[in-house]
Amino acid sequence: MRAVHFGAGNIGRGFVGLLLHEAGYHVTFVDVNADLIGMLQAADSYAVTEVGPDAREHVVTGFDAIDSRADEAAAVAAIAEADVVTCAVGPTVLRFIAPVVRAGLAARPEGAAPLAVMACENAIGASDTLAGFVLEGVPELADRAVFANTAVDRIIPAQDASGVDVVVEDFFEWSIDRTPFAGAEPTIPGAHLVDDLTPWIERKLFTVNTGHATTAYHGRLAGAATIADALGMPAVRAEVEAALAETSALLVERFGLDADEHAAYVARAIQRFENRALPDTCERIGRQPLRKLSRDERFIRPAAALAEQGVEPVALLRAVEAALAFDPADDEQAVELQRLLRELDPEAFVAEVCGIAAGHPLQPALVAVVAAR
Ligand SMILES: NC(=O)c1ccc[n+]([C@@H]2O[C@H](COP(=O)([O-])OP(=O)(O)OC[C@H]3O[C@@H](n4cnc5c(N)ncnc54)[C@H](O)[C@@H]3O)[C@@H](O)[C@H]2O)c1
Ligand SMILES: O=P(O)(O)OC[C@@H](O)[C@@H](O)[C@H](O)[C@H](O)CO
Repeated sequence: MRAVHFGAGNIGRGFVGLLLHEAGYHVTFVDVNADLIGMLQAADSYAVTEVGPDAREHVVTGFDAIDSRADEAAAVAAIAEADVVTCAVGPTVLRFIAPVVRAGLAARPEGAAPLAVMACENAIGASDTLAGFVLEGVPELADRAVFANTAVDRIIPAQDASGVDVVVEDFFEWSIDRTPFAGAEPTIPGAHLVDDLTPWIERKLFTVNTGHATTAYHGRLAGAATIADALGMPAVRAEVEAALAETSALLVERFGLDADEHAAYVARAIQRFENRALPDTCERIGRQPLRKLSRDERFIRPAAALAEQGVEPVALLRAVEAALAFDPADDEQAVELQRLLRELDPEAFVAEVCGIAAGHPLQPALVAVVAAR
């Protein structure tokens, strides 16, 4: 069985590549980072070291690696022969890998089984988004692939860039929507197939990622460099708990979750953030703030849903306010965020960045947050 995985970064090597390897796939990593690909090409194996109470050590073997900038034809040929394509490149990069996937689909032999394509990104409907880019102008390729949405959860901080080994938390969860496969889903024992992905992705994004980002933005403002240090500040922790109380109310009601079980899930997420054996920074967790402030992301989507129910999402709005201060000079989206804040009036900012137009019940409070900074 052959898998092609785009993005040989943290999640690529430390999660998706590992689980595909353990499922018996030969994994071809495709990336545009020539140094990283060179190191993978020179290695026969790499280690995935878990930290945490249930930690295990894994060794990944049986992979190869392609620099798709230097040798796109090799990536296309690998897709033409693959059973599975996955990616973990970041939601904003899906459009750039799409032409390679499209060419790979076009190169598949007549009669080949449909390729299973699963985007493993922190975004709702990422595989659907990728499908839109891949099939643009070539709808006739649609029956050559099955695009299935997934939700991925494993905290993997920035790694030592001088090697390919990865240190990860012991927790992981990979949920895959089984419905598009109509019974012909790939066998990946580490993943679990679900009939409705919505509760899984929303529970994950609006707990783990809302809580994480709230910690990062408030923590950075309070002077913390790491997520664990930020959570050690009582005022930051109170903000995280308050934001997650708001998303919890929404998730429990919307998906009929058991309130105690969900409270345990929230507590576990906060404990995972605090793992000092796996130091993570406010800058990594806050990265790409324009993406994080967009309509279907970790703050605005739950805040909008609460506002539509007549509830004011006060802690989520305070987290948005903290996010507006995010300004690392080496984060392109942070630089762009600061420019937009200087140049747009608050109504225009809220419409353009957050996708909330006049007339939406969240709009007045959100405009007030932007205007107040
Ligand atoms: N790190 C985590 O804790 C974590 C957990 C769950 C989900 N995610 C999600 O996984 C995705 C990847 O995150 P990450 O932390 O692994 O990032 P990362 O930066 O470590 O890895 C991304 C990789 O994609 C590569 N890439 C960029 N453009 C490419 C292209 N055109 N073709 C091929 N490769 C390309 C980069 O060179 C990099 O190696 C994101 O959507 C993220 O939200 C991350
Ligand atoms: O990857 P992002 O930028 O969407 O979010 C940053 C972190 O919150 C994220 O990478 C988490 O570590 C991960 O989602 C945990 O599963």
